[in-house]
Amino acid sequence: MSSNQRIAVLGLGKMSGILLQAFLKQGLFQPAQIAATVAHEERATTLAAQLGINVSTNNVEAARGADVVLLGVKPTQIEDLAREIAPVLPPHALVLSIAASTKLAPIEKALGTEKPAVVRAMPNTPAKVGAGITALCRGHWISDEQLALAEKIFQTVGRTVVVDEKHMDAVTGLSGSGPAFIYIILEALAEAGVNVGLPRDIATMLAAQTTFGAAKMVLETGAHPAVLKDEVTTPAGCTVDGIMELEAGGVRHTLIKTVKRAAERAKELAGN
Ligand SMILES: NC(=O)C1=CN([C@@H]2O[C@H](COP(=O)(O)OP(=O)(O)OC[C@H]3O[C@@H](n4cnc5c(N)ncnc54)[C@H](OP(=O)(O)O)[C@@H]3O)[C@@H](O)[C@H]2O)C=CC1
Ligand SMILES: O=C(O)[C@@H]1CCC=N1
Repeated sequence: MSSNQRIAVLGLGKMSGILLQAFLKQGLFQPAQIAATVAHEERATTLAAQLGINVSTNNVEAARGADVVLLGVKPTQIEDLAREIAPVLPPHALVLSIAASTKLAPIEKALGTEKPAVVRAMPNTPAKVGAGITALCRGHWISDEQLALAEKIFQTVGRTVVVDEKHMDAVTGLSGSGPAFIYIILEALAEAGVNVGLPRDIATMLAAQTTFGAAKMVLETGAHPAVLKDEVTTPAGCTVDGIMELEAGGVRHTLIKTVKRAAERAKELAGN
C-alpha cells in the first residue's frame, strides 16, 4: 500500500487483531497509516501501547478519510457501524467486512452512498502464522481492481479464494470455524498418544505434524484424500484396524453434522 493510504480497523478483536498484526509485521501498512477502535476505553489504551498504533473508541474519527475500512465487530453490530461511519467515508473507500452471517446488501444499504465498495471476507485464525484461508465475495459495485486489492490484503496472511455470496455461510462452517474443530481432533489425537504410552509433549507434536503433513499432501499433490489414505493402509496391517474403529465411531457423520450445524448457525446469526 502506498504510504499515504490509510486503513481503519473498526472492532479490533481477536480475528481483526490477528490480521492487523500480520499487516504490520509484513509491512503492508505502517503504524501511522492505521487507526483502530474497540468498545472499551481501557482496552483501547492497552492495545495502543502494545501495538504502537492509534486505538480509540471513536469509529467516526478512525474511519474519517480512510481508504480501506475493515469491519471486525460482531455480525449483529455491522449494520449500525456502517451507518455510523457512512458520513465520513470517502467515495473510493474499500470496506471489508469479516463478519459471519451479515450479507453484503444490508451493509451496502447502511453505507448509503451511491455505489459503496464492499467485500465480504471470511478469514480464519491460522492467519496468525501465515497459514490462513480467506474466502472473499464481491459486493455489487466492486471493480476488478478493488477485488484484487482485497485479495492482496488477505494474501498477507495465507491463501484466498473468491466465492459467490451464496457459499459464505458454508465457508464459515468449514474454514471459518474449522480451526476449532481441528484443534479438538488434534487434542484427542494427542490424548490417544498419551493413552498408548507417549509423553504428552511428544504426542502433541506428532499429532500436529501429522495433521500438517497430511494437509500439505492434499494441497501439494492434488490427490484425492482417499488415494493418499490408501497409500498408508498396508494390507492386513495396523492402519486398517485403526480405520475400522474410526468408522465405527462415525467420524464422517459427526464431521458432516458439525460443519452443517456451524453453517446453519451462520445463517441465523445476523438475522438478515
Ligand atoms: N474469531 C474468529 O475465528 C473469526 C471471527 N470472524 C468474525 O469476526 C468478528 C469478530 O469476532 P471475534 O474477533 O472472534 O470477536 P471479538 O469479541 O474478539 O471482537 C469484537 C471486537 O469488537 C469490538 N467492538 C464491539 N462493539 C464495538 C463498537 N461499537 N465499535 C468498535 N468496536 C466495537 C470489541 O471491543 P472490546 O474488546 O472493547 O470489547 C472487540 O474488540 C465477528 O463478526 C466474527 O464473525 C470471522 C472469521 C473468524
Ligand atoms: O464463531 C464464530 O461465529 C466466528 C465465525 C467463524 C469463526 N468464528
